[in-house]
Amino acid sequence: MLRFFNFTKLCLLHSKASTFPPFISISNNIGVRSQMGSYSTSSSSKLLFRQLFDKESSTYTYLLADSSHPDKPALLIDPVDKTLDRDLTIIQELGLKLVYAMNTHVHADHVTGTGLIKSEVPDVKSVISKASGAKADIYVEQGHKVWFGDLFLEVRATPGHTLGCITYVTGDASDQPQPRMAFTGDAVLIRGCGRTDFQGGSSEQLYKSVHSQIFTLPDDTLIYPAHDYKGFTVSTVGEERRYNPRLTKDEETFKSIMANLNLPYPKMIDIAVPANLVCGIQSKAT
Ligand SMILES: N[C@@H](CCC(=O)N[C@@H](CSS)C(=O)NCC(=O)O)C(=O)O
Ligand SMILES: [Fe+2]
Repeated sequence: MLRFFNFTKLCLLHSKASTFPPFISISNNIGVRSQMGSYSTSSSSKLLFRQLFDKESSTYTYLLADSSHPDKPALLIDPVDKTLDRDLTIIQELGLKLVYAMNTHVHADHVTGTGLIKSEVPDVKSVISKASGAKADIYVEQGHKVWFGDLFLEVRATPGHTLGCITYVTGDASDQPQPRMAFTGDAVLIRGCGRTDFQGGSSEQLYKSVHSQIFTLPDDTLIYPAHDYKGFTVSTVGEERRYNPRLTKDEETFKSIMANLNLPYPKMIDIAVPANLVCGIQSKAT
């Protein structure tokens, strides 16, 4: 509890165009994965988790909260402007306190909901990587931890799809091994990966990022991407290390695959990128 409030205070101190320092704490809670899609770290913290989908852009938004903390602090990863009402309604129905609206990167295919969320819930802080070049309240970098109650997301820099892409990996105050979730944005998609042909993308960089920052996580780490176009919802590090048709190849083959994807640009790229560079602030979507 104390840690949460201290962290909020810290973030407020850094709320204007700042980078906050790594924030580390230790406790002895032992994690247990439940049958209900959430995992607990003894009685003192429990991850509430919801995977939400926007059909129009095939985007996943993730809601995470520490449901055992008295305040039920919550965060959203990759919210979409058009699903604002859905997201705020479920947060209200579950009695959560939304603290952070975070992005894995500057999206090219949809407008982030971050700016609208901030206008509806003024205490919410937006979070994005410093390397993204986008406007936000809090800028994160490799190794930073974003705490919500007794739980946190560790930031891993995974550039390549865009220059500022980051992956958020769950953790908690325990020093025991835990089941983990990695929110990979567009770095790793299930049986695929993000394209590398705009926004500072680089197939060489993406290959190195994934192999050094994501495929080094334990095999049972759950992978939750920002998009899916094939009907998948979740994968694991072990699964993608074995079966990803792009990322299992050697680096030269991977670069050749990426150079020959010939994908049309996302329909909304000219609207989405400039809007997302300023936190998606615009009038409420209809
Ligand atoms: N058709 C969609 C855009 C599809 C697309 O380009 N997706 C991106 C992620 S969103 S930046 C991507 O990296 N895809 C990789 C792939 O292999 O499909 C639209 O017009 O919005
Ligand atoms: Fe993207």
